[in-house]
Amino acid sequence: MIEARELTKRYGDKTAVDRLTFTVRPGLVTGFLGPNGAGKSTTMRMILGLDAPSSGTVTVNKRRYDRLAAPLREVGSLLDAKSVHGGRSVRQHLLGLARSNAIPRSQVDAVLDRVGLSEVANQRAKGLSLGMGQRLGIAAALLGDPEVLILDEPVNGLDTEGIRWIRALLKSLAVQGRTVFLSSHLMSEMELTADRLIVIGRGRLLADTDMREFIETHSQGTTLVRTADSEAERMRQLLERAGGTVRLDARGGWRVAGIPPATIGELAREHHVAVHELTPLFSSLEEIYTTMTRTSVEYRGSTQDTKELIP
Ligand SMILES: Nc1ncnc2c1ncn2[C@@H]1O[C@H](COP(=O)(O)OP(=O)(O)OP(=O)(O)O)[C@@H](O)[C@H]1O
Repeated sequence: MIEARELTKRYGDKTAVDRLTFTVRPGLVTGFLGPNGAGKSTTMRMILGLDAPSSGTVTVNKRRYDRLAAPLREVGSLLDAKSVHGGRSVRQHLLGLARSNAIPRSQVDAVLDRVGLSEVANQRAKGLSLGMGQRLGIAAALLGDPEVLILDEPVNGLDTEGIRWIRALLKSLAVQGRTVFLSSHLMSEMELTADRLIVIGRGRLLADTDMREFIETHSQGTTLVRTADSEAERMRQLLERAGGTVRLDARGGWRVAGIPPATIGELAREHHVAVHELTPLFSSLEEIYTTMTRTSVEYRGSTQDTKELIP
């Protein structure tokens, strides 16, 4: 479990993290979202004792990171996969970490196997592809068999198969009862992987919620209605007369806004139209997130393709 209370980080007069309070619970994958510069990395660095809070607290399993007796055995992290010493072999890198954290050597081969790097164990870390480097970073995070995992952009550089692999891995770690906290800019991936969401903007908490609930609450509330082709036009007229906004869906059928699905069903029954499909449609996480963070995006490319500060 990770608990942040009024966590704040200031760099000079810049407040990177602003009174953040949240709890990341065990047994779930929690996604950490926010636009560039929102304060995600700074928050993760404070959880891991790499940055000191200006005020507030953050604990892992009720203790500050620097008070943990064997940190790597309690918290595994992946912050920057490139921070590996390039001259060492993959196995040597992990053996060094194991030695300095009193982790049995046998764990090294176990994690190499788990992340699919056994065959390149004797290769120099420097020669690894971006995706393999990312797997090595994940191996290091798993080395101490920790209860808590903190991963900053873990799917960076991974191909489709790698992304699917990490999705399954993170879910299985959560099912084992571990706390899994990850950031990613890939919304579709986050939607598939995370059970809960913490969204920040300009260092402040925007949402701390269950993923499904977040999507259902913030969706636009449209319904896909399909009938036989011969009835489609009549159905459209009925829906519009009842106050709905009706658009043709790309895959056929009508996309209806402004009338709840139950009312659409009753309307069809009343007018003896056989409905072939009646599906409530949810917005994607990306659509909702983009709307929510639009006002809290710190930097955006201007028309001259330079970066400008949004006041
Ligand atoms: N060492 C530092 N000194 C000064 N400012 C910093 C420092 N580290 C981060 N910041 C500032 O704090 C803010 C939050 O940065 P942070 O890297 O935590 O954001 P982020 O959400 O991780 O962004 P990204 O998605 O781009 O990685 C930014 O405005 C950044 O410029």
